[in-house]
Amino acid sequence: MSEPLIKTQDLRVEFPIGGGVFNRRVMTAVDGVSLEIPKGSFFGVVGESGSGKTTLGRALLNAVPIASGSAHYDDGELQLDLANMSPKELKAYRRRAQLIFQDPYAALSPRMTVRDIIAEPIEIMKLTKSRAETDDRVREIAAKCRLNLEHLRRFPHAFSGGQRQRISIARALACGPQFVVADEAVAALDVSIQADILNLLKSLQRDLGLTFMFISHDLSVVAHTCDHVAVMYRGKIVESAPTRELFANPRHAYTQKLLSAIPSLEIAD
Ligand SMILES: Nc1ncnc2c1ncn2[C@@H]1O[C@H](COP(=O)(O)OP(=O)(O)OP(=O)(O)O)[C@@H](O)[C@H]1O
Repeated sequence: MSEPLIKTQDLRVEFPIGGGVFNRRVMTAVDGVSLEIPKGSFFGVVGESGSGKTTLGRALLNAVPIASGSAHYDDGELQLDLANMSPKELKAYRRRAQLIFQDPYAALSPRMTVRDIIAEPIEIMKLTKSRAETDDRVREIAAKCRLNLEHLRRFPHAFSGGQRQRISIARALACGPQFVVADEAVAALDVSIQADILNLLKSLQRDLGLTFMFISHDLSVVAHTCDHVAVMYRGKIVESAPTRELFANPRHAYTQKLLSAIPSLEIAD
């Protein structure tokens, strides 16, 4: 197994519950998670609704505060303590870690052209020196995401869910990230389109050497796509193993229960 890109130790994320100034009650959404996401892997996180998958992904993207424990990022060039970043480090991490959302209908501004949607993160992060350079970059990433370049002038409402998700993926990859969290990235799509998007993500992972954290409640999608799977249950990772191993020999009762709900599985090589 290659070196970890992300490594957490006893990671905890808490949310306050109830109101009131003196109320200190919290709910622990991520409860002592220790994991290693190998560089270049397609790392699945599976579990029922409310098990903490999204919160774990958001904590690794620095979108929710880490209450305790540690999380480290190391891509060989940049090493970061995700729980303690300076503004400069945070800026560097924003470029390297990106999110692909679940809902391609809600994620894209209806008032921006596809070109502008993909260009926005490049412009915000000042990665290019001219509009022409930005355009070149937009075209390059759009082509990688198998978008028709003629469509860059159009608005997102003109497109189907699958096409919109390609636009979201292109936007997430525009700034050249290393680590991508895909949170239920195909759940909102028709089954016939899901395979297209999964194949696209896999080929982007290989071509660009990306590391994916692929969050899903759908075990068959995870079995088909991921090379490693972590199973979450009530904020904890109850089992984590290479996909084949996990599905051939589920150790935890919860994993066994999840598996028994699916009659037959095709597992990725
Ligand atoms: N901002 C928040 N404030 C308070 N509680 C939250 C917040 N975000 C998540 N939670 C709670 O944390 C727990 C874990 O939620 P999370 O969304 O991470 O789970 P999940 O496994 O991703 O579920 P789903 O598949 O439904 O999104 C849930 O009980 C949820 O209600």
